[in-house]
Amino acid sequence: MSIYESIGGEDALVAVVDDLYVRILADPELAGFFAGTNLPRLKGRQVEFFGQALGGPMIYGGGSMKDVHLGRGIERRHFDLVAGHLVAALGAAGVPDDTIAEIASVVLPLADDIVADGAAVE
Ligand code: HEM
Repeated sequence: MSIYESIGGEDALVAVVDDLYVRILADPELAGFFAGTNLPRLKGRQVEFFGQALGGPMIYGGGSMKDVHLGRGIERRHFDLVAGHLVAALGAAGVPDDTIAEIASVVLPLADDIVADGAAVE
């Protein structure tokens, strides 16, 4: 069984992504990045992205992590805040800690593509 299936498939992922954006938009450090964003569309893409990254069978049809985040001035600390909100949303949905750790190991390496050039260096 893929991680995607083990956490409850599409319904569970939709609920986690909804909660994730409630947390992100309530965070004054992050909300500004999403001003003017078509949120329902972004959430749909995000569900697809995680669905595929966590073993599918979902297929992601959006842009590459590098292309869609380029030029947005995203720093490592912003990435870490989003990752923290993701962990919190997964925990609130009842996903077990070891599964959250597996998901984190899929998501954390994405910082190299999402964080603006140079800012990923610790
Ligand atoms: C956990 C790591 C992250 C993942 C997996 C992720 C994933 C995605 C995906 C799948 C999209 C949609 C791409 C498309 O429309 O083709 C997107 C767009 C976007 N992401 Fe991220 N992202 C992450 C982190 C971040 C961070 C840290 C920020 C800023 C603080 C951010 C800001 C945005 C913005 C502003 C958009 C574009 C929204 C728009 O279309 O207006 N993302 N991201």
